[in-house]
Amino acid sequence: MTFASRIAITTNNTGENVKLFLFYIHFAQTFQTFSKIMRILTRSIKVQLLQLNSLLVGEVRCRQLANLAIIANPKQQQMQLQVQRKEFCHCSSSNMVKYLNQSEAINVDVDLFNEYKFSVDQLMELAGLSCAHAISKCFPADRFGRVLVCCGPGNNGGDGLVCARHLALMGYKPVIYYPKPTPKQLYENLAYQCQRMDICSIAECPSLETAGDSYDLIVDALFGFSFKPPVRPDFVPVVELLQQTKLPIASIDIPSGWDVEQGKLNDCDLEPTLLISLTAPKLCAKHFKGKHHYLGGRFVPPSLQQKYELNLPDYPGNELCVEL
Ligand SMILES: NC(=O)C1=CN([C@@H]2O[C@H](COP(=O)(O)OP(=O)(O)OC[C@H]3O[C@@H](n4cnc5c(N)ncnc54)[C@H](O)[C@@H]3O)[C@@H](O)[C@H]2O)[C@@H](O)CC1
Ligand SMILES: [K+]
Repeated sequence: MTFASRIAITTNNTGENVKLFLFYIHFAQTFQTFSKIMRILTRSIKVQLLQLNSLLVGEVRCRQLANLAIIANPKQQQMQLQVQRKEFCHCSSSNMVKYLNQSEAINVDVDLFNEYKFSVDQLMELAGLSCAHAISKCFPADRFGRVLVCCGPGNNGGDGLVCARHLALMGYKPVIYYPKPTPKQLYENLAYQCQRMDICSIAECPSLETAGDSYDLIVDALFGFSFKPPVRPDFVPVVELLQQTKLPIASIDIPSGWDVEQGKLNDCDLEPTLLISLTAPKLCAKHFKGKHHYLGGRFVPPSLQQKYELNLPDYPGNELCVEL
């Protein structure tokens, strides 16, 4: 099914309202596709579409007013929101991906293991692999080949070890910083597999300067949805590195140090360029301002998706990750 529609979007930037005007957006099938087309059209604008009183409202936050000029039509400044309601009637808010709070994230996790009998290794492999795929889409190996992978003591760190191994197979040169290796078979095996693939690991957290000279990208696999602030002393240097570096950061599941629900706790908290939400995005992802937000971990059984009303987007074809 293809629709032709006309929509005006109200934006708010530097205090002034700008009315944007997009002509005849041709889109197919799903709300996600529509959202994607909007994003392609508006490039640097972050589009969040909401269903409000049966009308589709586009909430647009833009970073650079200059970029808006490409699509803004000044003659249309006074235009009201126009959406042909019938064309959107199938796009109910129930089609929007759910952002999980901390206890929901933990419950989904528990159900996957207890109800559905997945093992940690299985899900971690798929999660880490999907992260490597998302990274390769956003940061090609020919320009971002030197990758520092910072791994924490829990499953988020395990995802990082898996991701490092797959990045190496994709032609990257990952180096692992794993300050508190967890003495459990699963993590020992993952670290050993990296070692057998000649992936180097470093014992000391690099300084800001050394990191800037030695790497093109940092993968943040320190803490995921079980993080409880404040950061313990062992991890303070690496968290500070992530906060201060100018290198792009790809965060796995949660930007480390962020509150799982509230997002940044301090102004200085890290701002990743890429966030890969696993299974389903957590509430903190609503505060993510970076360039790329992907969903990975394509293993959630449909009945579990329904139980938690996750409304996950369709993964394209056989892809392991999907851009949100
Ligand atoms: N379905 C899922 O839910 C899946 C989750 N996975 C990953 O698992 C993660 C959750 O893993 P975990 O529950 O093991 O927990 P995390 O990896 O989020 O972190 C827990 C670890 O960090 C430590 N820690 C917590 N707060 C700290 C602080 N303030 N300072 C220093 N250390 C601290 C804890 O002692 C524990 O060792 C997810 O975010 C995701 O990355 C994937 O591996 C696979 C599938
Ligand atoms: K993380």
